[in-house]
Amino acid sequence: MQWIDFRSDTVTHPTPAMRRAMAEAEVGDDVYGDDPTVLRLEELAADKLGKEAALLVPSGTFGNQLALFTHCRRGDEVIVEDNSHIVWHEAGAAAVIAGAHLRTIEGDNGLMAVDAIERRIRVGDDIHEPRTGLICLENAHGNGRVLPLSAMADTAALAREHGVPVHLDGARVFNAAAHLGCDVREITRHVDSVMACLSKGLAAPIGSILAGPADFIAQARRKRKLLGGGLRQAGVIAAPGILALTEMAARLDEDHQNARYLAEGLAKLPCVDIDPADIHINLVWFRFNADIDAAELMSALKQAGFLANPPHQGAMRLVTHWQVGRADIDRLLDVMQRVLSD
Ligand SMILES: Cc1ncc(COP(=O)(O)O)c(CN[C@H](C(=O)O)[C@H](C)O)c1O
Repeated sequence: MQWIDFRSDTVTHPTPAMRRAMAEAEVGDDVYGDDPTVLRLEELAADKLGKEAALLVPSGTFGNQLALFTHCRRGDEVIVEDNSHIVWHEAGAAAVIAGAHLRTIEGDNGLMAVDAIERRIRVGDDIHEPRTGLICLENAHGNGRVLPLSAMADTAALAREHGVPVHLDGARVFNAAAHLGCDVREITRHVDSVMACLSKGLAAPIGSILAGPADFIAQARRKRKLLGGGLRQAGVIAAPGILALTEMAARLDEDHQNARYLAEGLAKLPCVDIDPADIHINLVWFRFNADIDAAELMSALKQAGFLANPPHQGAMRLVTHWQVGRADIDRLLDVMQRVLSD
């Protein structure tokens, strides 16, 4: 069955050009620093992300947790927004790998108030206190919204004042830049390290990038090896990653326009609450304002050839990407209209 998959942008298949690049990739042993395609990807990614150096890692979670593991000492505290991926979806890795404690702040649509961050920064002169080892931001946020650059600048200034590094979970930082109409470096200039996914809307089959200062990335490379993340002939995954950056980043606006189109259609359906103006990137979150038969809805979608994650606590997410077009969206809306009107 050829599914039309609205579950996430993690489901994207590599493009035909990526598959050709994978087959033709020049390779070497990356642990020895010999894979020319990985080196080319890391150099390109560092430049695109405005950092001195970059490191290819297997996943976004790996990149985030490697950042915590490299920035933090064991027992450090990490200030992070309560609904971030690092808190909800990384299997408690911060405690296991970095040995760090997550100090969460309830954000406003994912945005932590600067004064709330400041109240939680440990100044470190009290024997009872842990050290604040890192502040983490997420932009674009998993709630589908893009944090304003001014808010990132304010957080960066506070962090600098206290000598605390800032890491950006930039799984969708290229989506954020497309929404803001700015170069990615306008976002990443406010943080010390950034993780960016090649494998979501950018459609690479696997891989993320961790970028930052050269000495930080050198330490991270060593810690990646410690975690068993040393790569060998990884040129076969770096080659599609290069196309992700050089070709797919430029088309993300199409996914955002499709997401807005989907949201406008959802807004016309019975018992759906959504404001299309809230749609910043390719993540379309909405709520049901009445009891619906979720099992019937999911079954009807599946029978029509659509994959979607079921509603959770009344909220549901649909995600657009390069393998979802307007005709697919129209058909999905027709199915939802029929089920929700019953
Ligand atoms: C903001 C952010 N940061 C990090 C990650 C982790 O990336 P991977 O470990 O899946 O490559 C994700 C993946 N997000 C996935 C999704 O959205 O379907 C799931 C929830 O893990 C993410 O959304």
